[in-house]
Amino acid sequence: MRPARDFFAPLAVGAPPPLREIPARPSRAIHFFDPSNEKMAGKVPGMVGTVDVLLGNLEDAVKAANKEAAREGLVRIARDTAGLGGEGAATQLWTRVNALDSPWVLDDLTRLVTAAGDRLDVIMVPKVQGAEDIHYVDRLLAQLEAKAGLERPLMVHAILETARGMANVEEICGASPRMQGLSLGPADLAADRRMKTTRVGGGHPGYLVRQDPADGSAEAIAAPRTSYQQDLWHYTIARMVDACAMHGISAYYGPFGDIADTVACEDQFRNAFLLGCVGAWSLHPKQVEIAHRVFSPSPEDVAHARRVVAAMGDGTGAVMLDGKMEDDASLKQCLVMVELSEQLAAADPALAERYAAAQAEQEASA
Ligand SMILES: CC(=O)SCCNC(=O)CCNC(=O)[C@H](O)C(C)(C)COP(=O)(O)OP(=O)(O)OC[C@H]1O[C@@H](n2cnc3c(N)ncnc32)[C@H](O)[C@@H]1OP(=O)(O)O
Ligand SMILES: O=CC(=O)O
Ligand SMILES: [Mg+2]
Repeated sequence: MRPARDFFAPLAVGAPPPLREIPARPSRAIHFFDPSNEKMAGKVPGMVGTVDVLLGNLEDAVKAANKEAAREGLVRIARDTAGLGGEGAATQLWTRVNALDSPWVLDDLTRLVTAAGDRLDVIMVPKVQGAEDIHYVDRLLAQLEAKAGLERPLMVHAILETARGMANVEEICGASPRMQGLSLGPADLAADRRMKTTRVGGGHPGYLVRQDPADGSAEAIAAPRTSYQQDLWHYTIARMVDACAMHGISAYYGPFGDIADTVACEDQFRNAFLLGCVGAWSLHPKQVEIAHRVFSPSPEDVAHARRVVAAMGDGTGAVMLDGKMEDDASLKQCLVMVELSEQLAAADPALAERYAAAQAEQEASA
């Protein structure tokens, strides 16, 4: 066990000191691209400034024969793309490296950190099983950062996509000061849990509750009854959010594989947003706008939250607004909305304008 006083000590001589706080930068959409796919990679420069995070994916969805081309393609993109990655960049640059038991991951980490570590913000590690996986990456990154002479530590993001990872979720979140966040990986998690689904995220029409029959007769049982599809991922997302919130890091919904179904994608993203996630993955350019919109608090909600903050004065006691009781606890929820809106508005001028317009409208109607 690492004693508390050593938690923030660098893990290699010459490595930058670990971060005391994870910077809060917008990451509503983590947009995946395959750096070995020339068409996709060619779109990357044009996406800088239009998406919060671009992620060069080296793991699943990249053919085994293309693993090295993807790694080298990402190094080139990181070096040559203005405004992408590093402190103050318009768009963050993340990567998803191959799994820790794969033949590629050691070269992924070594090459990326030494050749482009100053442009990378976050390293996403798939199939994390427990704190031991983060400890391995933590030490290796410190050694590589020292070798590369980096001044800023890289952050680590774990994908929650195995039953063991789920069982160890709290210790994964707290395993290193590098931990930036967790994403739900519903596709691998479903397989690992032996769920009987064949999809990449989203719901399932068979997972439902049905209204009771009017009585016990065969006719009533056979009669049409209202049924509602339930959210397969509710428990998992809520558990992930609690673990992340406890450790002060961010939670994300992962992939939604039905690219054509933009409506259900939006629903899945919104459920995650309401439960406490700050973003989701985008697999196709059309999912970027959905994620940016859904993971930005609405201008109306922000204007309302500001009204509650103003009405609560010193933040104690209870007041009535529009027939509803507001007190310290609802104030705290409103402060979460206001703080997030300010953070996003600082990086998104169009959103800032929409917030200002809603605020002006509310003040005019008061
Ligand atoms: C379970 C998991 O691990 S999920 C994470 C791993 N999976 C991924 O990263 C998948 C990433 N996305 C993709 O591979 C692709 O979007 C696919 C396979 C889903 C669909 O690809 P296509 O059939 O080419 O989609 P489509 O024809 O609609 O593409 C339209 C354009 O957008 C481009 N495009 C598609 N996806 C992306 C992307 N993620 N980033 C940038 N450009 C893209 C295409 O190259 C195409 O360009 P063009 O108009 O110049 O021809
Ligand atoms: O990697 C993501 C997943 O859903 O699996
Ligand atoms: Mg996966």
